[in-house]
Formats: sequence, C-alpha cells, structure tokens
Amino acid sequence: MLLAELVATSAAVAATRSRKAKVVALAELLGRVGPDELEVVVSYLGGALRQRRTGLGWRGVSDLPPPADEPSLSVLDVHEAFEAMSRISGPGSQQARRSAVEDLFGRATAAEQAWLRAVVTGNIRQGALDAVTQEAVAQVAGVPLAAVRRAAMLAGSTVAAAGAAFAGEEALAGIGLEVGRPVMPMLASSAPDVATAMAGLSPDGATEVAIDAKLDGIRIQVHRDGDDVLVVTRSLDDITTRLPEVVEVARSLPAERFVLDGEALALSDDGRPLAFQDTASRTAQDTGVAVTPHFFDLLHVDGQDLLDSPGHERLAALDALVPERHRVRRLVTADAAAADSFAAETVAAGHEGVVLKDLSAPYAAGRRGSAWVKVKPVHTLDLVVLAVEWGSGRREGWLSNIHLGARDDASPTGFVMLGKTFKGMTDETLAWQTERFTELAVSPTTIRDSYVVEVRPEQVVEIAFDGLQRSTRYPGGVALRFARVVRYRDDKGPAEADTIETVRGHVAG
Ligand SMILES: Nc1ncnc2c1ncn2[C@@H]1O[C@H](COP(=O)(O)OP(=O)(O)OP(=O)(O)O)[C@@H](O)[C@H]1O
Repeated sequence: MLLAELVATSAAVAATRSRKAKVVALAELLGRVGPDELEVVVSYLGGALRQRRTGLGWRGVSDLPPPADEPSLSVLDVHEAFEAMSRISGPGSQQARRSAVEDLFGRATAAEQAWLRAVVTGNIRQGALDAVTQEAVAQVAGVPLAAVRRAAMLAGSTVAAAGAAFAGEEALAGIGLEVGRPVMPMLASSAPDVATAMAGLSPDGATEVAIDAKLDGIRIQVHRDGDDVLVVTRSLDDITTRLPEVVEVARSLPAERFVLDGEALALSDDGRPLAFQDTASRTAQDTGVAVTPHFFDLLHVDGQDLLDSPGHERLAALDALVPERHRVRRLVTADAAAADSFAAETVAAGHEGVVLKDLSAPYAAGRRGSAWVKVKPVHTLDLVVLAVEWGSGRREGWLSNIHLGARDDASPTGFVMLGKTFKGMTDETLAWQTERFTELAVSPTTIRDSYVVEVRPEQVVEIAFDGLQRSTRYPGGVALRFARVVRYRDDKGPAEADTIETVRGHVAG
C-alpha cells in the first residue's frame, strides 16, 4: 500500500465530522491492506509510529528537502526507514539521522511530508480516532465491535486487537489479561457531591459502597512477574526506571505474579501529600523527593485473573497482598452521612477528593463508567490551549497568557474558547510552555512577529476555576471566572478534553 493512500484517508477522516463517514473511509482503506502491512497501517492511522524512539524531534524535521512530485513511498518503506533510524547510535549519529531524514522526506510528496512531520513530532493524536478505527476493523474483519474494543483495552492497543481481529473471532477472544502487558486503566465518571454519588451507587440506601481517598499523584499500573517489574502511566508509558521505590515495594509483596492499579504520590515528612508538581517533577528528574505507591485495585494475582470479579473480591485480594501503608485509605459503608464525613476528612488531610466504587462491578478496562464516581470539592476542567500571548514586564520573552478551549462538535474547529489565564504558572511552567507552544505554533516562522500566537489545539491543560459567568465576548456564551493552571496534562490527548456540554453542566451544578 502506498503511503499516499493512507495520507489521503487520514485527511478525509479529519475533514468530516460525521462518524459514519469516518468509519466508511477507514474501512475502505483497511479492506485493501495486506496482512504484513496491517499493524503498521493501523498504528499510522492512530498517528503513531511502530518505533518507540526514532531519535528525531521537532528540530530534526524542521528543515526538509523539496518534496517529490509523485507519490512512490509504500507504507512498509516508511516503516523500514524509521526502523533503521531507531537503530542509529554512537558517534556520527546526528549526521546519519540527518541523511536518513533527507532520503525519506525527499521521496515524499508535500502532503506526505506534512503527515510524516506531524507523526514524528507526535502531533497527530489518536483518542477518538482509535474508537473509529476499531469500528472499521470490526466491519472489515467481520467480527463484533464489542470484541474488538475489549481486546484493545486488554492488550492496551488497537494495533494488537486489529491483528487478532483479522485472525478471527477466536483469536480475538483469546486476548486476555497478560502479566507484563499493560491494560487500559479503568476511569471514573463524576458527581457534584458525595450524596449524589451515594444515591447513584446505593439507590436503596442499604447497599454498601467503597469510598477511596482520591490521591493527586501519578496513576500507576504495576506488573510483577518474578523479579521483573513494569510500571506504566495512565497512557501506558513505561516509567519503571524513574520510580525505583515503586519497584522495590512491588518486589517486597508476598506473591510472584500480579497486576496492581494505584497512584504514586510524594509525601512530606509528616505524611501529607505534596503538591502534584512535586510528584510530577520527581518523574521528570531526580529531585530527591521520595514517591510512595498507594494501590486501590488488583487485577491479577498468582494465576488468578480478577478483572471480571466483583469489586469486593478484588479488594479482599488487594488487602491480603498489600500492607495498609501502601493502600489508599478506604471506607466501606451504606451510610451517606458516614461517607460524607470520610470525604471531608480526606480533603482536610490534603487530598483531592474521593472516588466512590460499586462493590459488585468488574474492572472495566479503558472505560469511564458509573461503577467509579469521583467527587472533588475544587472544580477543574481539562481544556485545550488554542493560542498563547507573549508576556510583558517580568514575563517579557515568555509565552504567557493562554487561551482556553473546550471541545465543541458544533464548531468548525472542534473547539470553543472559554477564556484566558496567566495564573498558576511558575517560572518553570513559563519556560516549558514557551518551548512547547513554539513547537505547536501554526506558523512557526512568524511566531515572534505576532502578539497572539495561534497553536495547533493539541495541548491539554487542567484548569481550576471559581465559577462560570455568562459572556457575550466568547462564542460559547460562557466564560470561566478566575481560571488558573493546575498542571499541564501529557497523559491526555485533546480528544479526552472536556466538552462545552460538561462546562455548561457546571453552571447548573
Ligand atoms: N482511589 C482511587 N481510585 C481510582 N482512581 C484514583 C484514586 N485516587 C486517585 N485516582 C486517580 O483519579 C483518576 C480517576 O479520575 P478520571 O477517571 O476522571 O481520570 P482523570 O480524568 O485523569 O481524572 P482527574 O482529571 O480527575 O484527575 C485516576 O486516573 C487516578 O489517577
């Protein structure tokens, strides 16, 4: 298959807002894919190369040779070129990489060059597209969509599920939890307060519910197989080497093989949680802050798969495996008043809120369902940065004031602006965002000439705010009051940002 065919399909998919039309375009392409190309094509459709590292960054693809007039590159040519680049190392590697880029990009047309560059810089995001691809795979392979979705969640990727789907329904059903292979984490829906969450999970007022402290650290999934330990994030990135304390705790537990779900948190000497930034920076570089794992679920232990077991069984197994100091604090109750005071205590202890959990529900990998319900006293939204303004005074030379958008299917750009903020940014944040938004600038060459720099809507930021007000200035009709940056979120793509409907829900709530 020619790369040009894939690029044309990607463009067609991006150009339509109709889900049905997207599926049709993807299915048409997948119908023409050979077995040896399938994994590469599915991966490319999701905007990801097959190589974890290519050694190439934004700069490596900023100065390109003139494009070819006619398409000639096949999908496998591209895959092989990146495979070769990923193996380049040692002295002279910069030059070798440079000429490999010249060669590959020199054989690409203008449209292919643009696509390749976006993939290399990680600027084509999967998210929603993954779900559409799964639908197309199910259609073309003639297997149930639910089976493809389940396999993708358990194998941690649509690529693996697609391979199995084309091998038949049996192969697909054969994909299960495997120790050492990350699964998509279960996600929570949200409720405005504990009473509402309790009413949903325990409608008769007598059914017991688990209430966990919600820790504001880094989601970790920990796999242990004998001495081998793997630690991955919410987006399934391997961070094992950055969290040796977590590896040590995993090795100390009294079982040989298991998969744990939890949160890694930096604690101060008196046991209070440190700000999220301290935990996050600990993974970026060693700042000397110790990180402690706190687990809240167990998916497998010594040959026993627990994924489909009800919550109370998983928690009993978790309590038997993990000592209390490495578990999140939990209360099991049917009493709404007791739940409420547990939540108040948890927040007073410096945590973010609570997560209420249905004790009869299985672990729904990759799904944001009603079995887990989070309640947070401070409202936050995950928004997308649409543009950024150059700072003045003390912030001269830094990209400072960010324009915030929520997802909006009715808008031609897919996003609607809700306000701006320059609050909550440390000097470190300013330096980081200046570099990041220079990369994302729609026209990188003119970035210094304009006061407002428009960026590709790809960076998610978590914003705290005091409320919403009606606005005639912004097209969504609402604006955020006292918006401030809590943190940048690299574990979420723009497809996972909050929608304008969610934002409006905060007005009602
Ligand atoms: N006890 C807990 N049980 C489940 N999740 C927890 C717990 N403590 C902290 N968390 C964190 O809360 C997240 C669940 O919230 P959600 O599914 O909405 O993901 P999110 O969008 O990353 O959440 P948020 O933006 O609220 O942090 C988990 O991903 C996990 O990182």
